[in-house]
Amino acid sequence: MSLAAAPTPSVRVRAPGKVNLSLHVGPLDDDGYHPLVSVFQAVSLAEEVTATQVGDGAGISLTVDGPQADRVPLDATNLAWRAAELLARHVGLAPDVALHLAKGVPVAGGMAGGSADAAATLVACDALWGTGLSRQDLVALGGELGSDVPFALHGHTAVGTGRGHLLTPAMTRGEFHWAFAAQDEGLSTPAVYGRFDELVAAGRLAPTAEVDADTALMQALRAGDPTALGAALHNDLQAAALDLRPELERTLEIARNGGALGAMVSGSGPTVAALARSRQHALAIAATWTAEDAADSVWCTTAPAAGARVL
Ligand SMILES: C[C@](O)(CO)[C@H](O)COP(=O)(O)OP(=O)(O)OC[C@H]1O[C@@H](n2ccc(N)nc2=O)[C@H](O)[C@@H]1O
Ligand SMILES: Nc1ncnc2c1ncn2[C@@H]1O[C@H](COP(=O)(O)OP(=O)(O)OP(=O)(O)O)[C@@H](O)[C@H]1O
Repeated sequence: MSLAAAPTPSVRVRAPGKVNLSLHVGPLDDDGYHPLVSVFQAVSLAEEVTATQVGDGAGISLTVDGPQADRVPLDATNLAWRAAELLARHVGLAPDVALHLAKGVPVAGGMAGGSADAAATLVACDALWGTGLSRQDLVALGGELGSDVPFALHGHTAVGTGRGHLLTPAMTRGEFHWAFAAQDEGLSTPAVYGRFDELVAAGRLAPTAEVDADTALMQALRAGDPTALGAALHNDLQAAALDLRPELERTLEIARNGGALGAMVSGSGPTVAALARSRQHALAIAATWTAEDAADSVWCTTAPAAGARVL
C-alpha cells in the first residue's frame, strides 16, 4: 500500500493596490515624515502572496512573477521579506517560510504594490504560523513597515491621518471605474516628498494637511456620484511629481480630453489615474494613452476593493 504524501501547508492572500482620492500634505515633521490627510481607495489591481511552510532553519526565500517582476528586489530589502521577519520576531518564532509574490500592481508607481505585498505577507504568515494575533496587532506591525501598509490591510475606502497609517472607514456607494497610465521608470517616494519640501521652501506650494479637507469628496462617495468625485480629486504631491516628470502633463491632458471625470497623479506618481464614467470609458481612455504613446503600460480596474484576505 502506498501512502500519498501530505500536501505542504501553504496560504495564499490577496491585497489591493490603492489610489489616493485626495492627498493633503502638511509641513515636514522632525521625525522625517509629513502629516497627511488622505482619502484612500483600494482598487481591484491586487498582489497575491503565497506563504509555504519550509523546514526548521530554512529561513526566508522569495520568488516573484508578473509583468514587472524584474524590477522587484528578491532579498531582505523586499517589503514582503521584511514583513515575514518582523512578524516572526514579534511572536518569537524563527522566520522560516517560502514566499511567492504574484504582482498585479504597477511597481514604483505610487499605488502601494510593495505595501500590499507586506500586508498580504503579514496575513499569510500569521495564518501559516498560527500566531493568534488580532487584526489590530497586524495593522500595528504594518505601520512599522510603511505608512501605506495599514491601508492595504484595511481596503475599501478610508481616511488616513498621521503618516497616513491611522485609518477611519469612509462610507461609499457603488463602484467606480479607473484607468491608470504607468511608466517603466518609477519615482522614488522620498524623492517626491523631498521635491515637495523644496517647492514649499521656494514659496511655490503651500502645505495643506491642516485643512479640514474634502467635504465635497466625502459627499460624492456617499452618493456614489462619479462626476462629483472626479471634480473633487486632489493631490498635493502632483506638483512635485510633475516638476520631476514634466511629460506627465501630457498624460493628464489626454485623459481630460478623453472626457475623464477627473485625472491626477496617483500618490507619489508617476502613474496617472483617470476616473471614468464606465468600464468602456476607462478602456477608451487607456487605448488613447497607448495610441498617443503617453504610457508604458495601461491598467483598467474598479474600486473600491477589499483589504488583505486569505483566498
Ligand atoms: C505617497 C503615499 O503613497 C500616499 O499614500 C505615502 O505617503 C507613501 O507611503 P509609503 O510608501 O508607505 O512610505 P514610507 O515607507 O512610510 O516612507 C518612505 C518615505 O516617504 C516619506 N514620507 C512618507 C509618508 C509620510 N507621511 N511622509 C513622508 O515624508 C519619508 O521620506 C519616508 O522616509
Ligand atoms: N514587494 C515589493 N514590490 C515592489 N517593490 C518593492 C517591494 N519591496 C521593496 N520594493 C522596492 O520599493 C520600491 C517601491 O515599490 P512600490 O511598488 O511599493 O512603490 P509605490 O507603489 O510607489 O509605493 P507607495 O505608493 O507606497 O509609495 C521599488 O522600486 C523596489 O525597489
